[in-house]
Amino acid sequence: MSTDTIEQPAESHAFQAEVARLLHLMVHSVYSNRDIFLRELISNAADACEKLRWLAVSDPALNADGAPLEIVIEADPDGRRLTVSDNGVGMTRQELVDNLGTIARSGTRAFLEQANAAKDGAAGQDGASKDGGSKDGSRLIGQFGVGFYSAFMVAARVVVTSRRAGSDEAWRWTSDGQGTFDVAPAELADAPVRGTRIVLELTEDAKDYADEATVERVVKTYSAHVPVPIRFAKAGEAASRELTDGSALWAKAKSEVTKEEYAEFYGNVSGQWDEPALTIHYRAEGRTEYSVLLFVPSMKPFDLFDPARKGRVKLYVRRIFISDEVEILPAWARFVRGVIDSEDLPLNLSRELLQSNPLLETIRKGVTGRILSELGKLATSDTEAYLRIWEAFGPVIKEGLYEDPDRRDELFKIIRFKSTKSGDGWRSLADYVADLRENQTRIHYVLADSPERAAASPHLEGFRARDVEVLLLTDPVDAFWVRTALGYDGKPFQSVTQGAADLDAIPLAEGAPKPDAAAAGAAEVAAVVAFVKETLGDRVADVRASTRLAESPACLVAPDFGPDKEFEKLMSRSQGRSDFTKPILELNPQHPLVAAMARHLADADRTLVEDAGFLLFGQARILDGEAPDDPADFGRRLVQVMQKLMV
Ligand SMILES: Nc1ncnc2c1ncn2[C@@H]1O[C@H](COP(=O)(O)OP(=O)(O)OP(=O)(O)O)[C@@H](O)[C@H]1O
Repeated sequence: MSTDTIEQPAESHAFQAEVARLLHLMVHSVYSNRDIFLRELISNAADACEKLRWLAVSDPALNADGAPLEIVIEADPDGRRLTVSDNGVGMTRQELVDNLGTIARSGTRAFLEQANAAKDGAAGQDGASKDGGSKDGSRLIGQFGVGFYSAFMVAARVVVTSRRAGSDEAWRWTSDGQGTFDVAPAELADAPVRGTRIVLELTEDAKDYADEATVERVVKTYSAHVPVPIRFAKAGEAASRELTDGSALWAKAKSEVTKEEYAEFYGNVSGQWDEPALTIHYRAEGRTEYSVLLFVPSMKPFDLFDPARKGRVKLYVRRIFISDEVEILPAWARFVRGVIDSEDLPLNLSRELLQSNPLLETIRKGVTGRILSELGKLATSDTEAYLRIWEAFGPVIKEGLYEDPDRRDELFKIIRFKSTKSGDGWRSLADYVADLRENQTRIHYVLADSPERAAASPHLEGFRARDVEVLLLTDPVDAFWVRTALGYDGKPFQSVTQGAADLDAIPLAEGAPKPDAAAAGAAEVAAVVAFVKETLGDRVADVRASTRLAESPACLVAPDFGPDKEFEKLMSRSQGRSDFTKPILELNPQHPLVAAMARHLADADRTLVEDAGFLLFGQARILDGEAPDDPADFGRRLVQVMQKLMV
């Protein structure tokens, strides 16, 4: 490189606006655990080494020096400096600008959004927005991998010198984290042969991080199992000693790994810092061999409901990191984190070719089956722990019921429900079927947008009177799987708002109100039904007497073979459709109002019965969360009836 270039003045750049906000948040996070900056830098350094290892498979010249890949941490207590170096892939000038001046990662962006939301919330409550934001920000920092910028929690200035593998240029990035950074060429003699060196000029209150004991403690706590060895050196001394050996934790036998080691590895592999709720570690032998170390988080990852529905399991081939973008697990298991290391997959395939490799399909099948069986085991051995997983990921697991029909039966074993009998707990389909009532042949459910609204639905009255359990399905995904699932244990699923309820055959429960002697007789009910049907005309598909109701006079149901009403509503919201199938109005033959209507049918002026028909139709719509189809007409008739009563 010519000296001209070296003397080229440093270029100043402003941080992306979001980075500036993030830096401010970090630096003011006085309550946060500052140790994590080292974990973040080590994690980046390890990624850079793994990237190089992979690139060198197709271009061995990239690490022709043959030096083992490693991370070196050098401490200089007198100069109050800490240096983290790696001989990984390094960065070009453009990469320095792009990667260290921009929020590259969606996780970091999600972190900021949540931190800001927390800050706004705090400001709303007590007006102390800055303080509130800092405290919540610090709590959040513990949950997300926030990356390189965390260096500014401990450093007044950060100098990054990097040389991209295969390049004959080196560049230096410098910033005090106050809104701008400089990038300038660096002398090759003063740069790593390959890779990145990050020098932190520590602030006075962070000077402990230049102590050997502190560095050792932090590395062993947070980074003991990153898959690249970490060495420690004192400033000015050539000798270094090994802090961690970079061996793959997943390749060890289960009996040799402690709970703490699993937790630390989980943090590094997932970028989340909650406790794993379930750890699955095994080695598959036989036709294809692979090691699996997977975790089910205890907290929802930020991107759980991201439309891309991508998983993040890392694929290794013979200890070489290949990608975390290969889809190994089905989308319904996208919350699972960890590593799968194959002995047999070829190393130098593109991601697309890997994706369609039959060996990968075998691995996918094996691992998915294992996840299901481990979840099933946990559900019986430690119900409480399982339910915590269910509460966090249930709606996602249920996506498998319609996307992964081959595994539906296995999934049914681990799915849990709220029902009219669950109280604060959860019910399984096996529980439901074990408690079927005499002559009950179906599994009944109600779709609604909240458990409260589901439980308040008049459609449930007849079921309650017969002590028939009804599943309360309140996740949007429920409306989809329940339409395609054929049934469980030979019992079809049926919505309480759908078709004839078939409740007659099921005896009334003890203590249920007995049929009212004062109720209208069958002929009178038939007359009311016929009159209301004629009155409502084509507003409804039909009017009929119901066994579904106990206390309410009327409700709306869907035709026998039509889609459930809640499902239609969902479709209308998501696709702007309004071509609903017409509902059926069911009247409760036991209700005194129906008997009264029958009496008034004999009147010369039947407007009162007509009004009652329209009002029942309108109020049934209101109970379903809709407006009466003609609100002005509904209001007029209501006033009319009240006037008649009060004069
Ligand atoms: N030591 C390094 N060697 C090579 N590239 C690096 C190094 N450190 C950081 N980078 C680059 O800078 C980018 C931004 O780093 P940063 O730590 O902020 O986010 P991230 O690594 O993408 O996410 P996270 O660290 O939170 O998992 C990285 O994705 C990587 O491309």
